[in-house]
Amino acid sequence: MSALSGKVQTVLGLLDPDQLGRTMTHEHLTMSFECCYFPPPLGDEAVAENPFQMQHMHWLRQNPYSCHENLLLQQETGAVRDELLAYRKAGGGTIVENTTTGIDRDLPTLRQLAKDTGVHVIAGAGFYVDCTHTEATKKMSVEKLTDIIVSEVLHGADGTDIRCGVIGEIGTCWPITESEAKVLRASAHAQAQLGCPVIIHPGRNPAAPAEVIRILQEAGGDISKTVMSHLDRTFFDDAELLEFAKLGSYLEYDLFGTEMLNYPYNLDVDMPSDCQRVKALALLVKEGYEDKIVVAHDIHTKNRLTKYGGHGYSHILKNIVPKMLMRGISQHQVDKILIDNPKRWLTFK
Ligand SMILES: CCC(=O)NCCS(=O)(=O)O
Repeated sequence: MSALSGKVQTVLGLLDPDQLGRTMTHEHLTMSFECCYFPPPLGDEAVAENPFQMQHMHWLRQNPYSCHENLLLQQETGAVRDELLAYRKAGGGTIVENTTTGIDRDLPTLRQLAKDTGVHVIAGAGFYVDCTHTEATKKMSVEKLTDIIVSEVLHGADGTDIRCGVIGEIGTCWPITESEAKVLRASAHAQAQLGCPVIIHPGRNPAAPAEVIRILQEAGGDISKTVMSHLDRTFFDDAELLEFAKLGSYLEYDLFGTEMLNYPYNLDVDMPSDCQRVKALALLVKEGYEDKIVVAHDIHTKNRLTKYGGHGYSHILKNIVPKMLMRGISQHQVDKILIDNPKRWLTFK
């Protein structure tokens, strides 16, 4: 039994889980997504250089990864602070900020945002996808990677004393690379030592989530304390989704607010609308998974902030919850999705 047992770890210290309130389990408050820049469609090169003005916002919504400036969320701390105050006003309590090594995690800024706004912020330990791993990281043994992750939770990360309260988002591609597989095994070993929550960014293929679970399980990970993110852009077949749900992880729909015609990282993917996301949640509830669902917006580009006409961090609380109720998900089940499930996941064993 460790000092963390029965507690949640925020950037301001340990917290009684009952204090979390409504929780978005997958957000970013400060990060860079430059690693995933995608060239603009042919002929749109000049549009991609446009200043951030109203008439440009629809293009950005359709092509968020093709404008360098849009990928620098870390330049918007003031706007994010305002958004967090609005999030509290809308009834939000906690945000899991799962920016990991490779996409410019900034723990002092997270701590300051938590102090300024009263929103509980939980930071992420570990590493993002392979293309962000340094040569040194790629050469590390699973043991060394485990030591780093454990230390980020127990002592603090990036040379600070600010401690992470969750492992992840741990980045994986499809197929999973050798370096990513090592990080997954290290995450499982660290989780076995610490009894902490883990969150995974799977590759963009329906086979990816189950393969991650297999690797974690073989390395001693606790799948019942693991969130599988981004199911919205990963499963497009109900039977496949329900087959995956049987494996026992938390099931996260975390791209609420994202609507785009062409998903550049995999053109085979038809990005769902928010209505289709709610439909998927209703299906999971009907099939008995109400204790396993968690939700978020995964804001990682500037255009999604309300400052730029985006939906912001309060969209789920303001717009999606009423839609969930309208589509047969009860208030009790909504509370499980927003409060009870995140609380159970985030509490150290
Ligand atoms: C760092 C943010 C992130 O990984 N978001 C997921 C984007 S996507 O894979 O769903 O396109």
